[in-house]
Amino acid sequence: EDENVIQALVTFMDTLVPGNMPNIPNWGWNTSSDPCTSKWVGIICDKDNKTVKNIVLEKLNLSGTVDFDSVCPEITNCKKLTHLFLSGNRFSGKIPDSITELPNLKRIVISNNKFSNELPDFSKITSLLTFLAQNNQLTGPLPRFNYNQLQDFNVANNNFNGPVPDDTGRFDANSFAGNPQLCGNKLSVPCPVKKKKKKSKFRDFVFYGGYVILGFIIVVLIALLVFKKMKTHDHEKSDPPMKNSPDSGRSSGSRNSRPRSEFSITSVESGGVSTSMVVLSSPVVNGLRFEDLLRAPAELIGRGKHGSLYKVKPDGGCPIVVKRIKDWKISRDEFKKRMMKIDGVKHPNVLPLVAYYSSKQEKLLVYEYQQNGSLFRLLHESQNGQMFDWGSRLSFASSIATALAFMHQELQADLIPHGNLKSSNILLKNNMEPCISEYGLMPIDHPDPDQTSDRTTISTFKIDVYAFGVVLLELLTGKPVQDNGSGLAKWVSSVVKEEWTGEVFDKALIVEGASEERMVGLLQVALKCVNTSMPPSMAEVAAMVSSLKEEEERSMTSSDP
Ligand SMILES: Nc1ncnc2c1ncn2[C@@H]1O[C@H](COP(=O)(O)OP(=O)(O)OP(=O)(O)O)[C@@H](O)[C@H]1O
Repeated sequence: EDENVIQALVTFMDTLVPGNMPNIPNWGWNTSSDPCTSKWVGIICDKDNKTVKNIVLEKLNLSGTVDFDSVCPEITNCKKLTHLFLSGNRFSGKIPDSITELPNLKRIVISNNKFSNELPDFSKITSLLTFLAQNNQLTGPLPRFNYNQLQDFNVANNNFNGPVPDDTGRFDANSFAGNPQLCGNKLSVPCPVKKKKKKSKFRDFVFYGGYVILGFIIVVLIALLVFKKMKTHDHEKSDPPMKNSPDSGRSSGSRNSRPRSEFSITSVESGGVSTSMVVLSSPVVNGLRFEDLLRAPAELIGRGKHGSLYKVKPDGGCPIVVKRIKDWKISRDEFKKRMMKIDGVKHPNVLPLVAYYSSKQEKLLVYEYQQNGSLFRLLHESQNGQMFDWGSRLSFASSIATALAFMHQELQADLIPHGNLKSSNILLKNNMEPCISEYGLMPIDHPDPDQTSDRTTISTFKIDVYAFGVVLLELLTGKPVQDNGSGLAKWVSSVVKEEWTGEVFDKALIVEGASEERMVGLLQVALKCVNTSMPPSMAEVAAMVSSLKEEEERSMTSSDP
């Protein structure tokens, strides 16, 4: 890093903890070392280890005011900052306006502190995905946010006042609760009606003029309708009687009377609604009908490249999620065949399908809701500071690899890979074991489906091997993945080539004292997976990861007193 930035960071920390350094090993934060290469606690740098990207100072019992103007004497110094995690300390004072000058900020987590005063206008940070500020003492009206884009948002338990805007999309009352002076539809607290202002004569003119024009249009429409009716009446009189189409009346009638939920299905064909919904055996949704799905309250919890995800709570049932895939060019029969094939293969670490629905325009898949979140959240958004230690990471990797290898083996003849494996599709079950969700929902182009050769099989399933390699890299580096992970893969490969392998590992793993030998072992497996020219099969990968896990377990028992 540039000397100015180092000095600025040290000054920043001095204002937070004047005089006394926290008693944390390898703390750093001094002018004689580099925040990136010397790995200061709480600092995460870019892949070239040159620029500070993330500041993560969570649950360190730090107090004081956060002075961005000192970290960024020139705001350009901080332009690259993407993550600011300061939760669980005792920080106080105002969140400075200068924060909105950081155009690349994606995640701001300042929850559980003592921040006060009004928040700046966050709609200026166009890249923002996370804003968590619950449990502070923030005041004033809610600032503007690009709610449509935000993935996580919470301002509960503060002192905000005024209306909650209506465009806050999928964030429900929980994200705003505990602010006694907030009002709005979301919170079921009506906002006081504003006093009418005296209108100007011009506005009166426009206002009443509008009514006159509207009245005129209505009169013309009625006249047209009457005219048309008279004409058809004439026709009926003169033409011989015609058979009514049996569908026309029914379909429009049923469309009008059908109750709608947020994901109301606009494309259901007349009649046959329930027949398109296939409910597989599952204790959670005994007797679930398509109509129940439509009627239940639905909350949008994700909008990915391939479709949207809704959390639905049917009357009296457990919460489920409904994945809605649009524009999947697959015939109804083929889709049904595929879903039945996937349902026929069960593994404890693969989330089973509960039901599916198919119409021409869209496909719906129903799964059980998993309340413990995903591997993505565990790695990158962990709120309560729980440790995701090396042993657990290795065991996660092994369970996922084994499950994936099993699915590949069982679905080998049908050539159905997962197709979209990533840490947000690896969920945590109630017992905190990982399970892979959304298996087989991706349209895959097969090179030659009629002539299944070994090469076809390898090339079909290698998409998952690559994706699993990226998940391993995420587990090892603790870094989030963008797009398909090729950036992370390239970075790791280049660091390893320069023989700085140690640099890639998540600091938390180093601090924990995880076995470097096995971390390097797992890294080698990851690099084999992302090697696109000669990838191993999932079965080979699972064998390599399990043997590392066994080695780890052996070392734990032998080092026990
Ligand atoms: N069954 C489930 N229970 C609980 N949370 C889930 C479930 N399935 C997915 N999620 C979570 O909901 C969020 C949105 O999921 P979604 O699948 O729409 O997004 P994505 O994985 O980022 O995108 P996509 O799969 O379309 O590429 C993710 O955080 C995911 O972890």
